[in-house]
Amino acid sequence: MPRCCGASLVSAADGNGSPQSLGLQIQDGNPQNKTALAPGHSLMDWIRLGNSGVDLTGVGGVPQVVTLSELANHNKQTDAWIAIRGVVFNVTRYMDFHPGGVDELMRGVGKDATKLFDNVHSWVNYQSILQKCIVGRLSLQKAVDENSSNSSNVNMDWQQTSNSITLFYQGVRDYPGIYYRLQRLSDSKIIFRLTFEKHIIINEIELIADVEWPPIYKRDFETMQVDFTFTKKLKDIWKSQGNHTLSQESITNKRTYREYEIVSNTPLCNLVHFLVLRAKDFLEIIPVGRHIEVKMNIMGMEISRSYTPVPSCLHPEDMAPNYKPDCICLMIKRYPNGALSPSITKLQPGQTLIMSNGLGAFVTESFDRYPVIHMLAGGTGLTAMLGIIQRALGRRNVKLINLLNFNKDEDNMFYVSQLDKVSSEKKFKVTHILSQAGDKWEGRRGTVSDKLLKELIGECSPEGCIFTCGPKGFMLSAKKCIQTLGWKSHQMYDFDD
Ligand code: HEM
Repeated sequence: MPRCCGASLVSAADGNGSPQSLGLQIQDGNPQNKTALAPGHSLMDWIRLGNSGVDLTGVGGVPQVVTLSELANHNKQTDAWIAIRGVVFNVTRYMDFHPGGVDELMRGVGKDATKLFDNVHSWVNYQSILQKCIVGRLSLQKAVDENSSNSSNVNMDWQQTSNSITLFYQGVRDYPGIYYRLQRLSDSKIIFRLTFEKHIIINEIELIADVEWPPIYKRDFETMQVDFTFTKKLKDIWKSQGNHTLSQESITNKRTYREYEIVSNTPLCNLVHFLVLRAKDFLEIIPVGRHIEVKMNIMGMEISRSYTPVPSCLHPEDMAPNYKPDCICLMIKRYPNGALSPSITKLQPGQTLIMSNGLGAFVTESFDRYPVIHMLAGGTGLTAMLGIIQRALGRRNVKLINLLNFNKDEDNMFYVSQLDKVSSEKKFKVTHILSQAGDKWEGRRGTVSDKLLKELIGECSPEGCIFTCGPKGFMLSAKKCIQTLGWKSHQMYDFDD
């Protein structure tokens, strides 16, 4: 339960480093029975130290990616790092300012102390108090490539009914950004490839009897577990799931390409098409926010472009035509003079194109601590937001998803009714904004500006993060306005359009 004393959570922040901007109420002294702090170590003194220009990060303020073993090395009172919700803080200088005392704080140093911290005082606004102490991000690969003898801490488990068998991996919660790829070798043989930050676990499974392809998969956006359910060809209860072998390989930057067949191609508006594609005997779940590269041979020339895969729907009533779990969906805008888009948007079911594996390094889970998600989408920048919206809708701790959907005019808008339908759900809000709307447009008009963003996303709040995607000019203006409103770089992520 939050208590009103040394530090309390409020959302207003003016970003100038004052106690109020840190969301703190100041009380010098020791009103409760907490450890008596030495003179000169009140919260006010701590804020003054933070504003003095001293480097409290100990790493010159250059964000690092910190592995668990590296974190463990900083476990001394004179060199103390602590990780909370994926962010590593240097708390060496905070030691003598900690109202719970040095010994208590020392219980959490050198490790991921999220649980301990939450058990003691989940209401403490540590992000504000330690905002000048950020060392960087906790590496996601955990101990796997640090201890190496074992393939992973991730174990495959299974459940069955007489109709189906469900396979899933336990322990995936600790590996944000995990990427699943399944390849069917025969009716009973499947290879699972789980890609982590720096390595791939390959699990070759020989089931004891035949199953249908593709499996249905269910994603839990809280635990990150994915269940793959295969229908058994013959109804039966199996004594075991069969044999499986595990191996591991390092990630190379090599792109892999595969042929995809067009399953359906549906115009969403004059210019934007929704494509459903499938590769033979292959299923992949590309992490949210990653992109793929599409290649086509056009008049003897190989042309390629990047696109972000989109969910098959945001609302069950809008499911893409002919979609099956092994399909990938793309939204593609036709630029009449474009090199590739006129050809892709003309493709008919049965025709093929070449597509790469998922690319990029965005890890959506690193923003999971923010209960409020703002999104600024310019034109087709919306496509990068849809996967984030789908995931956020499935997460309990997200209080608000606030999408600002910028377009030039009515002809360039797409996916509007689908977004509006989802916005009838309480926590999703969409505002369509047109810069050159016709006379009949009754919605918002304008472009990205300080005034508009101040009204629609507000000034910096520690609860929120902001994703931006759109054309270059849009991104530049958006970034400037967001910064003017006091938002910090660690709360923002820009996708390249
Ligand atoms: C993870 C290891 C930590 C432990 C075991 C711990 C323990 C404690 C304890 C026992 C108290 C006294 C609670 C009371 O008033 O009865 C306290 C207070 C406090 N701690 Fe921590 N702490 C930890 C980390 C941190 C960190 C990283 C921060 C950074 C901001 C922090 C900020 C505070 C504040 C502001 C209070 C006063 C809370 C209040 O008055 O409600 N603590 N801590």
